Amino acid sequence: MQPKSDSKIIVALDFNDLQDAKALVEQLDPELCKLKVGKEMFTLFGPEWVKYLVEKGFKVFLDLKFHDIPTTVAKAVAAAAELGVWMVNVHASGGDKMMQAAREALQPYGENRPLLIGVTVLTSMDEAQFSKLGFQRDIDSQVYALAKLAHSAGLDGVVCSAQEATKLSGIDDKFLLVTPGIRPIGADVGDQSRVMTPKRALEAGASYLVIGRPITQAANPLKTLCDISESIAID
Ligand SMILES: O=C(O)c1cc(=O)[nH]c(=O)n1[C@@H]1O[C@H](COP(=O)(O)O)[C@@H](O)[C@H]1O
Repeated sequence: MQPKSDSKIIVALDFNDLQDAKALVEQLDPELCKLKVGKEMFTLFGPEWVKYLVEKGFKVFLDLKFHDIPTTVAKAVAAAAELGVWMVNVHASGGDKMMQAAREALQPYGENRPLLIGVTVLTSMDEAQFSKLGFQRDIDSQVYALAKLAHSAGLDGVVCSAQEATKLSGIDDKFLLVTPGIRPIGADVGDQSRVMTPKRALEAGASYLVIGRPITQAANPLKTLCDISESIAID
């Protein structure tokens, strides 16, 4: 089943209980949102969980942030493609050879290949934490440099915070900006640092909004998702 619309919201399914996750998924529809499976659920429930969501017709972002030698990452993204996922990511800081190897590994999948996205600087990172890593640049410049590297390696886009989206929009119209750290007004920021509201993120140039806890921990997740969708709908 092919999803009928191109929702910009990717719901991050970060659950440790499969029944809780399934209960939420049962309320959702591929027209309303895409779904992200990350390290917690993949480690607990494996590829079967991913296939379950793909078979339900959802576009699935497999967020395992691969970061390894080129051969290993290339094989890992090909394994993701075999699962039928829509999007997969690698750390851009793995370097251009690693990203090129990943891109080449997806070539045989043609038009059905997953979108390949490079993670720049995690949205939980602020300048105080970043300064301890020993880079010469500030976060903004590091995100831009990694995005340029990902673009020239042939990736489809990057994960960045919406705070960097305006600057990155200039790289290439078609280069996707996938932005976590999205918080509706009044929502708990939690461990995120570089945050923005859904509407402002899209105005800044974000292509997709990754939203987890503000939806999954809400008293009524479906209503919260619909409210956010409405808040970003074009007038
Ligand atoms: O690659 C990601 O999806 C990601 C990158 C990043 O820099 N920051 C980030 O928060 N994420 C993921 O996006 C989701 C955000 O979830 P919430 O903070 O609950 O909205 C989590 O599943 C994170 O693993």
